[in-house]
Amino acid sequence: STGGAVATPEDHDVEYLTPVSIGTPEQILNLDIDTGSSDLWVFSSETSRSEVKGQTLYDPSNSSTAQKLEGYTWSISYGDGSSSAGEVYLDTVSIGALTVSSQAVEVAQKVSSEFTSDSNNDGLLGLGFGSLNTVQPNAQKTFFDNAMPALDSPVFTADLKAGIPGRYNFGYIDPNAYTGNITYVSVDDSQGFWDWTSPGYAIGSGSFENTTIKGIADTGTSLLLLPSSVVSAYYGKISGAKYDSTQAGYVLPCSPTPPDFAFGVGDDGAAIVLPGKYINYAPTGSSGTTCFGGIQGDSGIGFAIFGDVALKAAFVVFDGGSKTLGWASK
Ligand SMILES: O=C(Cc1ccccc1)Nn1cnc2ccccc21
Repeated sequence: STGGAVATPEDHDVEYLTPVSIGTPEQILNLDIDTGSSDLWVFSSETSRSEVKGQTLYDPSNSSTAQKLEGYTWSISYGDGSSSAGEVYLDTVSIGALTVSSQAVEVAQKVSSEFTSDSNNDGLLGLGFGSLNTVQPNAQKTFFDNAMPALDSPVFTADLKAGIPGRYNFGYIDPNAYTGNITYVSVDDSQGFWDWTSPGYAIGSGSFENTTIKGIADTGTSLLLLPSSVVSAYYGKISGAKYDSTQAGYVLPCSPTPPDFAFGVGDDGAAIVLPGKYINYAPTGSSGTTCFGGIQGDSGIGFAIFGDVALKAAFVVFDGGSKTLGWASK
């Protein structure tokens, strides 16, 4: 089997939302597919009303295939401080033509303000490794883990784009979605993430800097978070760029377009190039002269995060069979 669906960017490509069908008859929710976590949770009829602002709610009582997992609960908090918690049902979940008949659907009873104010986001669909799932007393499998045995190939791909819809596909690699070769690198799944090591980077037309950058491929993170040495080298090339403590990050003049940023993949010289305009993440004020940087530091996290700013420059294969990541330009 195979499947897939569109991934539509929200403002500034802060996140990408994908329609997911849940239950019988189907209830379609727009979920943030997140390779940085492993819970599938949704806004629901059980979510406290004061914490709902426009989201579509999954109502298990309207699904003939919903089965409550009595006594099961979940509670998650993300690196950015947001959180949610609730109870658990099993139900039928589909992404395009791909259906998992007994998927753990975690219904939110509480969500933090970041989720309440994100009115188009109806929940998350985690595609990290199973060890990150928060369901108690027994952890539940991700949609990908449940689907994998039936997939033509044990993979899913992320083809996110700047400002326009891209796609997540399951079970196959679309040869028309990328250019050149796919370079595969090993993944360390010991922390539950798609954790890999880049050999270094280049700024603009500059020479390649060989420096090990270990980090995660995380569709649920908006920005590209890198070691401070790399970040200060990049912004050091841009007149007027500075660290702004009120914005809690590097800011830069939106014009002229900043230099491209490339990160290495594998040991054969392959690289993914981020066009400089991707680093103009969003204007910081109404004048539009100063932009918040799409590359920021990873201090305090313990690893780099290749979030949407990086991923949208690539076609990425998440291979659950070999536990490798494939990177290609497009
Ligand atoms: O939380 C983060 C980014 C982050 C910030 C600081 C430290 C570590 C990581 N990403 N993320 C990944 N999946 C998410 C889901 C919701 C919110 C944020 C999410």
